[in-house]
Amino acid sequence: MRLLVIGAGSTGGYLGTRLAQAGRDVTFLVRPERAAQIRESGLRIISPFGDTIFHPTFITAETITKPYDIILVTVKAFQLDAALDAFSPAVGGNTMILPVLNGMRHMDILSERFPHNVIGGALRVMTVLEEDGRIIQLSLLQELAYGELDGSLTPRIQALDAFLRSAQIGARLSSCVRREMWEKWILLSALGAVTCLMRGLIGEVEACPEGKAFALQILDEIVAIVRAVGEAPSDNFLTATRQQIIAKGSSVASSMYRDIERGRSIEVEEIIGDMVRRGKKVGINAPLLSAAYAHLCIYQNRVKAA
Ligand SMILES: NC(=O)C1=CN([C@@H]2O[C@H](COP(=O)(O)OP(=O)(O)OC[C@H]3O[C@@H](n4cnc5c(N)ncnc54)[C@H](OP(=O)(O)O)[C@@H]3O)[C@@H](O)[C@H]2O)C=CC1
Ligand SMILES: CC(C)(CO)C(=O)C(=O)O
Repeated sequence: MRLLVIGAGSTGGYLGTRLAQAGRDVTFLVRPERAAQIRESGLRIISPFGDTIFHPTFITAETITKPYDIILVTVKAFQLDAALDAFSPAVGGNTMILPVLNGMRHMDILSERFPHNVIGGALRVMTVLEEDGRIIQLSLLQELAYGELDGSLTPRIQALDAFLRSAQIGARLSSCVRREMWEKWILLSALGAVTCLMRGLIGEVEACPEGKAFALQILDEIVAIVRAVGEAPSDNFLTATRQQIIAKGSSVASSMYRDIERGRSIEVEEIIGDMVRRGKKVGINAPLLSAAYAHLCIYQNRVKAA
């Protein structure tokens, strides 16, 4: 099977490299600037699982000639529309499109264009792309859950599973991937809202007066929305997430927080705004989450204006 990874940023570069090094047929679709960086220095990964420099096969959009079996979409949400146009010639009738983006909005966009090709995916990893092109993996956390959106065990999902499991990326076939995606969004929007609004790591927020209560209240607001508009999270997930969001001394933050630290554009609309709006539609107000949304919009507007 042939895999095309859309973007060679922190998640795409990491996952694609690990799969290629496990012997899989992997090509990266990149834009000219990243292509030049990779041509010169390769894909450089700094990771607790082992550093590596990998010289991958890569192409740019104009040179796509035929469909791929799997397309792994790893661009930021605000880059999705342009990326879709770029990779659409690589989508054939049997192509599986597996996105790792956070939130749920990308699923609507992808499914509208390619209704029979989209597979559900939820990625848990902590990676960052530095200005010099290096990809840094910040923790041992790595888990990629995927599955048919209706949970069925189709021949194509079994083939995808066999392909992904060959690499050490925590690949795991899920029979309830849709719920896992909502859970991932709960976790991410809570982590994002708490760490970005407070401009601190989870452990730093926990250590402040009212920090714990604040974090738990934001989580409750998000869970109330998801129970109403999405798939109810499992009890195990909720217990673990409540602990994670107030963990003493934790150095966890969201990728959105790391983007703010670097002055980059953030996925505020897809991670926070979309959640607030979905809640409002069914009459649920989420005051703390809305405050985080307004705060992050001010940041994002400044980045756009700069
Ligand atoms: N980082 C993390 O820890 C996690 C991130 N996620 C989610 O994964 C998604 C990707 O995040 P991440 O990998 O960190 O983002 P990055 O910004 O590190 O990588 C995105 C890459 O996509 C490339 N790209 C954008 N548009 C195109 C295009 N049209 N053609 C080819 N390449 C393109 C960008 O390249 P260029 O230089 O050309 O702009 C960039 O290298 C996000 O939705 C994020 O929320 C999920 C789990 C964990
Ligand atoms: C939830 C987390 C931190 C880990 O996967 C993440 O997805 C992100 O920061 O984007």
